[in-house]
Amino acid sequence: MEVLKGSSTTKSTTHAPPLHTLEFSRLKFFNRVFATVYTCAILALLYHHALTLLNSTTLSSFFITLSLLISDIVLAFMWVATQSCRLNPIHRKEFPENLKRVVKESDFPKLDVFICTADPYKEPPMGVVNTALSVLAYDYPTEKISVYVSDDGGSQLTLFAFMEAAKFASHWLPFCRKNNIVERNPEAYFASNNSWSSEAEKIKTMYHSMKIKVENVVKRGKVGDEYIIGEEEQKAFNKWKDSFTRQDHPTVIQVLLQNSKDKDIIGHLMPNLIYVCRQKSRTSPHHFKAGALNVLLRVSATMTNAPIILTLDCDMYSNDPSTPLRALCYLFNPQDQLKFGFIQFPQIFNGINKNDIYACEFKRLFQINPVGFDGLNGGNYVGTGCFFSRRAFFGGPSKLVSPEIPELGPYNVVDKPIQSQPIMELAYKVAGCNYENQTKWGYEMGVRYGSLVEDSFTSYRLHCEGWKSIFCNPKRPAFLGDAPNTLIDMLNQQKRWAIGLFEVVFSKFSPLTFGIRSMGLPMSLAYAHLGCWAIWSIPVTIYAFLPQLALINGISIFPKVSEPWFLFYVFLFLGAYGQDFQDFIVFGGTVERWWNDQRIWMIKGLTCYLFGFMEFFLKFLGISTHGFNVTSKVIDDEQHKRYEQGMYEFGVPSPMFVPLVTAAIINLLSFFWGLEEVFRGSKLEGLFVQMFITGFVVVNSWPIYEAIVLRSDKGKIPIRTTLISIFLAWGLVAAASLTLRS
Ligand SMILES: O=c1ccn([C@@H]2O[C@H](COP(=O)(O)OP(=O)(O)O[C@H]3O[C@H](CO)[C@@H](O)[C@H](O)[C@H]3O)[C@@H](O)[C@H]2O)c(=O)[nH]1
Ligand SMILES: [Mn+2]
Repeated sequence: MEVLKGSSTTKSTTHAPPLHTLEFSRLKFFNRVFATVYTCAILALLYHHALTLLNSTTLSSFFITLSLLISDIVLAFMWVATQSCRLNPIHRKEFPENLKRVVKESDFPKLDVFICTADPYKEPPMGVVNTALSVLAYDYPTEKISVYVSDDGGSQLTLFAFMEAAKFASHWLPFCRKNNIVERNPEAYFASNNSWSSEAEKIKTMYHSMKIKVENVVKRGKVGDEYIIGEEEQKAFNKWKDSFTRQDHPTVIQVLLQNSKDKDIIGHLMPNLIYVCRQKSRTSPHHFKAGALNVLLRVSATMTNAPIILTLDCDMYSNDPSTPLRALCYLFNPQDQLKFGFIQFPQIFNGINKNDIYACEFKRLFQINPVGFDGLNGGNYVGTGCFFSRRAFFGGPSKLVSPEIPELGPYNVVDKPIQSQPIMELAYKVAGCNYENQTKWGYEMGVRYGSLVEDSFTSYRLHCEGWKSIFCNPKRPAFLGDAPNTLIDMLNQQKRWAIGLFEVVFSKFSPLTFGIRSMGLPMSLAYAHLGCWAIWSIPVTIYAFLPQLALINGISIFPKVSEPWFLFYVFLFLGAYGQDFQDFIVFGGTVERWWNDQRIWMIKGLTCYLFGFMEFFLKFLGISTHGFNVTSKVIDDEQHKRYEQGMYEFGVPSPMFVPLVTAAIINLLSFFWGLEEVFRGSKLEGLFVQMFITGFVVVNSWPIYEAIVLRSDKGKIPIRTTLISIFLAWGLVAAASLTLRS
């Protein structure tokens, strides 16, 4: 085990206890050997396709081979790119308990926390409030914490919820500290604990009355006069005039708690809590979450300008109050302040059903691959649960990019109270919707514009600028969030990601060109792999239809079982699946969850990746535009019951379901055709691979067949979708028998 630099190298701290260590994965050697062997097999297969292509005698066999060749090139590229994540996986450990022996608490840096919300109906204000409370209650000097809430929904309901939360916080924070509570999200705490003291009982009642009040206000859609006490509150709500709409409204900044004057019930100072609703106008682009975060970067610079920033989505609450100390183990580094740009914690989700039917745990994306990134230039930023050094938003480690006014610079010291007039004036100014015109915000500074996945794009750009980062994965999850819990929500989210990631690949900063020049091959391949998700739709779609349509027509398109090439197919299939399985299990997954994960990969190939691919090119050609469709965090009772039972939720007639259902039908048809031939005694030696693929898809499609015929609940596949798919399947079979046999 190697102790990293920074905690023990310089003389003055030679005997200081380590703050962090790292260990290389034992799989590293195996991964490298396996990658070499597998690469040879891929090359051999591509050679085989090229030979077949050259020797094809008919037009249809030429096109079949060409399709297989293209599919396999895409699969091979994705496989090669993902090897970067297997080159040097590392595991880290932190020792936050040693921190106070190395640095005095009074020397801890200030911490600004950013929480984004965008829609009070898709993201219920009580959820946002719980997230905020969980970080306000961090085990960190209170006067150093400032929580900024960005409300892109521009909703007085959210502001109201936060006014209530500020009052409740003065009870909740001392209660957590006194009783050493680990679960500092009140909703989660009250839901999981049942041994109550009278004090806890009192707090619980208080929490519930706040919740009922907020939920009533949300239901009514308006803050009634009876809820508004005091002039200050009235003044804030007066901003919501009739002309105030979500897309068009002035800035509202409300300081709800101020550490220089607000005290909790036992007389301790409270952290700062600031509500920020940036100005919006239909005529200026707001750049969705990236724009919101840049406003927070500026507003916070004017008020507190902490050197460390934590970004959170409204649904990602803190699950461990010691997390800032853990991040500090890397960020606190007096010898070399600029060592790391950011420290990313994994996104881990609450409320996923037992076998994770929609694979929303994203084990590979959020847990397995970051360990690989971390062994290269560092874990990638995934939008939430990430501690940044503020400096990282202002140019590379050796090239400071200065903002247009010095007050926003990372080293500016704020020396006035946050509610003083000059500070508030400046804060309003920098939150204006035209403020960024003719500045470097979003291009050279702050969170970067140009992709729907601002997180991945910013992460990538920071790495290109030369920042190093850390993937920090403690045993107790540092944050817990909500994952989509219906199929369509998941697919829409994934479509947005696929499009956003593609935007990065096709930008002038593409990992395949700019990336390779800036950070070398392994790291840029790792980003290219992430960026190219949507191209998986090509092989998945081809493998979902072509072998099956050929099978129905008795045409063999793969090697016979007796041919040596057959063994290559077996090895390539088992090798890829086997290694994926191994990773999944090593990272604590179950067999059932892995099975669902691989199924969802195929489903995505036919739905969100396919549609994302097409929508991206429509936009590329200037035909359409796309926006940030916020994922709903609301749970519908009936749907939730079905989700808990592991049933797929179709329900809505989405065009994305059509290729999926069509593929399921065609696979079933061709599988039965194959079975019938077997019973008739035909020799299917040449069709074995096709039978296998078809059978594999049929087994994977079970939830779809069930949702077509066996279910009568609201989550089944709408009749319209089924009819369109049957019609399409029929058309495809007819077209195939006309063309393939020619
Ligand atoms: O115009 C917008 C749209 C969204 N958000 C916020 O962005 C966050 C993420 O939105 P969500 O709908 O939950 O998207 P997810 O797909 O679940 O989020 C993932 O993907 C996003 C990029 O697409 C990243 O920003 C997130 O951090 C990452 O968790 C939420 O807090 C929203 O309130 C805004 O602030 N303004
Ligand atoms: Mn989310």
